Amino acid sequence: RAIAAKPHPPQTLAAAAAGATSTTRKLAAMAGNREAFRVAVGNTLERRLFYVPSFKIYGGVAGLYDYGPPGCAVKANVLAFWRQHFVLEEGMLEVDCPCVTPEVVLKASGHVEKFTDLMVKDEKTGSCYRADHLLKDFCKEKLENDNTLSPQKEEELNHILAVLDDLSAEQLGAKIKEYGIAAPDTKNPLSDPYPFNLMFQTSIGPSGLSTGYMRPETAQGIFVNFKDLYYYNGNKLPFAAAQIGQAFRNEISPRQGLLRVREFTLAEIEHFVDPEDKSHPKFSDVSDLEFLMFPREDQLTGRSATRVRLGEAVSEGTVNNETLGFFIGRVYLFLTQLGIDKDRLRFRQHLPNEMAHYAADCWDAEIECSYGWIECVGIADRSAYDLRAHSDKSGVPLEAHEKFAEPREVEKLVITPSKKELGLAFKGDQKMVLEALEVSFVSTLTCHILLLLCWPTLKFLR
Ligand SMILES: Nc1ncnc2c1ncn2[C@@H]1O[C@H](COP(=O)(O)OP(=O)(O)OP(=O)(O)O)[C@@H](O)[C@H]1O
Repeated sequence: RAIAAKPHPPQTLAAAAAGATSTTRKLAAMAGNREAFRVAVGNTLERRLFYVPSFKIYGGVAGLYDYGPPGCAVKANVLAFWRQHFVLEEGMLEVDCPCVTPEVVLKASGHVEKFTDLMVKDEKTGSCYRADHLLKDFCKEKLENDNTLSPQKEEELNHILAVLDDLSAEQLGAKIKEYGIAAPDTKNPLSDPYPFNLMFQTSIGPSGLSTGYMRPETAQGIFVNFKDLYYYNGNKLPFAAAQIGQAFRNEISPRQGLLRVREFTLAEIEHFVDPEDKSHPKFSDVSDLEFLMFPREDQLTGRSATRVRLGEAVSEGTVNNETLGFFIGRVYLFLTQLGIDKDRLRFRQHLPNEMAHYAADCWDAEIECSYGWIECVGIADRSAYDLRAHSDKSGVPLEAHEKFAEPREVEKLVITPSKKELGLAFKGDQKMVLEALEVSFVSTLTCHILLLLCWPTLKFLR
């Protein structure tokens, strides 16, 4: 199903921009001072009703915003272009699933257990902060304003910034202690970092017995529909499904205006491909594109991003496979056609710990704005993790089958565990050993590429 969305008439935007000349002049005069410039742009956008804090007459709620008429027009235009560029041009299957999601789905996907950020608390007031953000702010502030830093210290702080997403709770806690970082508002001491689940919990139905969550991403709606979508596609791989919709994340301390909010619009694509053949028939369309890439080796050794031809990045193995490369190229085209400056756009590879354990490779499109380099698209080869998890939990096989041209006779070694022997050898651990044996023999032919786009992030870019 393809929706041909009509772009919003540009008059609304023109009306909003009319009379902005004096503001534009004032803003231009501030361009040298990033902070002042950002505040002025933010104020102007609010005054002109691009967006305003939600529930403002009651004091507002951090991380929740309303779009006014010009904001709605921009959003509608961007979404229409996204649908045109990805869904229609690539013949993807679009779906539209509910935001309220039963617990079982998000337990299977791992979100109930693992969708967390590391939080620290002001030990006296109980105010909460994201541990990695405090460490990042500390390092940046020192590097920018402390002239007494030795070259070794500078190197150390730069290294922390490069590997920040890779740090464990213990490592973050140790650095926060070592640098004496205190609560920003009160200067009180901070607790050790601990995980906080970002999902909003609710209950479905009046009994209160059925737990649900507001979805933190739209992708799960696609995975649980895999069987029907595969059938709709004539039982053939590869195919892609897409969804645009609201996502909800109870962010610990949302700052940075529209860049980190508690409810936002996500546009996601899941591309399902044979794991033994990740070539892409249209890769040559994008292989000559050349742009800033920031592989993990360069990040870990303190080098900067360099301009690389996409075809080379794939053939040299920097990017894991053609399908992943194809989507990196398509995202580059999408963002630059939207008007993002190509010199302020880079593709950064995830560091080993940053990447989910099931991912084969992962790249973020980052845009440099007044807050620094900000992730605005995630592109990941997540193997068959989600399909396998939902198959196991639901008992419905989410698999694809390859039909051979000729029938083949295959001899296969099959392990049939002897429960009695296992019981004698492993006693209480028998169940675990049995499960491990089963898992290692399950195979599935699908994997997917996850592509996430977040619209509100595009608003503040300059
Ligand atoms: N709270 C938020 N507000 C606005 N956009 C968001 C928020 N969280 C994530 N995004 C955007 O959604 C995209 C996909 O989310 P993803 O799950 O990859 O984010 P993430 O890696 O968990 O983000 P982070 O580590 O910065 O919290 C990101 O590329 C980002 O642009």
